[in-house]
Amino acid sequence: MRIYYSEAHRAHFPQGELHGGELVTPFERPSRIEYILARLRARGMDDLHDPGEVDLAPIRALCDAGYLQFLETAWAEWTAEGFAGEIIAASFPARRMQSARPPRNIDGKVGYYALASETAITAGTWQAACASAACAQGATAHVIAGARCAFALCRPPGHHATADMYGGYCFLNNAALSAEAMRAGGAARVAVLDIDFHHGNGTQDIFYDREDVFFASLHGAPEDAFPYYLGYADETGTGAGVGATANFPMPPGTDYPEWSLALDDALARIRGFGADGLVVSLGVDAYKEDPISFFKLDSPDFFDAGRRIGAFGLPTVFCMEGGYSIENVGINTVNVLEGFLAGC
Ligand SMILES: NCCCCCC(=O)NO
Ligand SMILES: [Zn+2]
Repeated sequence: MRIYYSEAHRAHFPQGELHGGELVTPFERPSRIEYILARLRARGMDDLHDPGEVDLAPIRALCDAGYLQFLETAWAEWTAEGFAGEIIAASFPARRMQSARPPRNIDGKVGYYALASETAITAGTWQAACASAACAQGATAHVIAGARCAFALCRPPGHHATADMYGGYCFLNNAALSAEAMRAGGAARVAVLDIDFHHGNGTQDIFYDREDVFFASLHGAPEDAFPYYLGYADETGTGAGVGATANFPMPPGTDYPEWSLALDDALARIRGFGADGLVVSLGVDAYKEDPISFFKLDSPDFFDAGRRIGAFGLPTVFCMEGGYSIENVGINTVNVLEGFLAGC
């Protein structure tokens, strides 16, 4: 399996994440990637490729222009304002406020484009987000060219990012870029299967009115888990997209036997949709020891999940999302990939 990876992810490592009222060392940190790379090498999966420069054209087609300009210039504006710390959203367009007008003030703009406050923006965030998107672009191009599969070792992750909002450690939606590229590359219908513990609100939002891209997500119930405000089972799409979104929210303590029933249901829905390309938002924070999640999957379960996805039989691009049990993120991620190859 070819792996697309960029060292440029290191440019994004905020000093703090807002967690429990404190600024803690971010859970989404560069060492996650070190553990994944080490495990890949240990398992002989060393077909690594640097994707090179990002192609901004598909990103401009996917995202709001004001949002992209914000991501690119926020740090300069923030520091020009005289702020000493990293960029953290503090005020939001809350209910019944003007949510369609981005303020001129940088502090206001930050909250306008943020969906959550835990994620800080720093001087290198834009560079890292672009490199992460480039990994997704490279992996997708490889599959479009005929490969059965490829792994975009994306960091920062992307599935919470919408066309005009960042948060949940995400800035550019790598999986959505991959799905759009698959469509542009000839796939008539594409499915995104999100197995990260958290609902892929960004991916859902981007494709919610689309009939050509199916979104399925297994995740912690929004009543209990971030991002909280999307991911209910009754969210099934809108307009032409009705029926092309399938959410499988699950309660705290969900184990693999229950989780795998949702996986099989999601795959059945994707089969019924008639996808001819698959993007997997590969988060492994459903792991039993993940510090910020509450499912109970164990490492071998990720192999079995990968096997089921491999047996499904579609050309598949994996985009790395979450997973914060640092010592286990490599094992669990590579287990999915090895299971996939075993299932092919
Ligand atoms: N309290 C913020 C939690 C962010 C979760 C990010 C993630 O793993 N998403 O998949
Ligand atoms: Zn997650």
